[in-house]
Amino acid sequence: MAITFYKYQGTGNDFVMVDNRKRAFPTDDEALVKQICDRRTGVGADGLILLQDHPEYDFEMVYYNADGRLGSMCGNGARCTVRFARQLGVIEDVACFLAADGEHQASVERDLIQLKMNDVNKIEQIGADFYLNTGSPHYVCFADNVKDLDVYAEGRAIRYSDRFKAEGTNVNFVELISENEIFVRTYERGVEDETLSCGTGVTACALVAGLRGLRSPVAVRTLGGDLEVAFKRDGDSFKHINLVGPAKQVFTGSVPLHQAQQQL
Ligand SMILES: N[C@@H](CCC[C@H](N)C(=O)O)C(=O)O
Repeated sequence: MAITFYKYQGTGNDFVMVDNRKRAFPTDDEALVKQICDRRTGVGADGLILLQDHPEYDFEMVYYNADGRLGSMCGNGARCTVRFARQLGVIEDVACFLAADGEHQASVERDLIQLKMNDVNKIEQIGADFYLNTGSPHYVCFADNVKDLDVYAEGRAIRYSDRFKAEGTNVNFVELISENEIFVRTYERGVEDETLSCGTGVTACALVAGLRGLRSPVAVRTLGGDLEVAFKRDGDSFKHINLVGPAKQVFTGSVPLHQAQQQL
């Protein structure tokens, strides 16, 4: 038996996508997911996503990090899953789907996917930094010259600090570029490295920038491309949060299941 996969990327955050509507994928095989995501001995990706049927939604998105573990919400992965659902004919131009953090609405507008994120009602301040959950946990630090930062070393130090080492956190470094524009680099939990972009991370940074007075929509530059985050602020709460950006299919292929499992 072979696993047919589709490789997608959204602003450089890349995913192996599998159509699991027939429930053939071994969903609890953490080592297999890790093997498929390995960039030297597998397909290579920041995560693996299963698109599944759901009785109450257009589809369900099941997201695994590259370490093989079931993950929380993935914003770029969700945008890629919407594009995948459109290409499979599961949806037309709008979708209502289920992810790890609940229901999401999305729409396809040419090469862009607009994704509604859940409301954020709590932003914790930790010294000069911030911590919030946008479907996944994000630590946000403002810095100058973010392009020259050692994101791996500095992100890892926070991710494995006493406060976060058990559950982990994603760590974002943000630079204010103009009155509605930021540059973001992210160390991702579960990949345990910097990725080219992180959708829930970019969202977290735009909301924290909103607390500092940046107006919606915030343009976000990442190493993998540009995103936009719109929101409505009410004090320290944020509603009507929308993440917009491109999502593309890169290639398709198949992995013989026994071969993938033999390499473990
Ligand atoms: N790349 C993702 C974030 C995925 C979740 C993260 N790695 C975690 O486990 O918290 C995104 O685009 O949001």
